[in-house]
Amino acid sequence: MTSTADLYDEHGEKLGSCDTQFRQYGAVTSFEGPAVTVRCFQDNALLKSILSEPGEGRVLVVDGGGSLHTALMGDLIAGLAVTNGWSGVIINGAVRDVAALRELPVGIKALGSNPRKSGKTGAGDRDVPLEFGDCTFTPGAQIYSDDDGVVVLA
Ligand SMILES: O=C([O-])CC(=O)C(=O)O
Repeated sequence: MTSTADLYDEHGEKLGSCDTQFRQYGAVTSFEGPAVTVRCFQDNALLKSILSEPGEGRVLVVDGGGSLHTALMGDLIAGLAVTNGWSGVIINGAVRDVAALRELPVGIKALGSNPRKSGKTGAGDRDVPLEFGDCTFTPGAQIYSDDDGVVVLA
C-alpha cells in the first residue's frame, strides 16, 4: 500500500488527514478500502450486524463519540470482520480483548480500551457522513491507514 505520507505528498489538502491519535490494535498495521460508516454511542449491536455482512475489502469507520467508557468491539466482533473479509475497522472509541485483537489479521484502530461491555439495543445510524479529527468520512470514500495516520480520498 502507498504510505499515507506519500499520499499526502501526492494529493496535498485534497486529502483529508485525521488529527485523531489512534492506537493500532490489529496484526495488520497498513490497510485501505472504501469506507462504510456507522455512528453509535456506547452500543455495538449495529456495528456487529454490519461486520456480519461481507466486507469485500472495505473499512468500517465507527464514530463512538470518542467515548472510552465502554468497548465497542472485542475479539468476537473483530473475528467477524476477519471471517467476512473486512480490510479494517477504525473506532473513535474503545475496544477490549486487546491481547486477542493483536493476533487478528485485520486492521484495527481505536482510541483506547476498556473491559466494560457496550449496550446491545442497535441504537445508531449507518451510512452517514462522519466528522472527527477535523476530517470528514463520507460513505464510499477511500480510506488509507498506517502507522502515521488515517487519510481519506473523496
Ligand atoms: O460483545 C461485545 O460487546 C464485544 C465483545 O466483547 C466482543 O466482540 O468479543
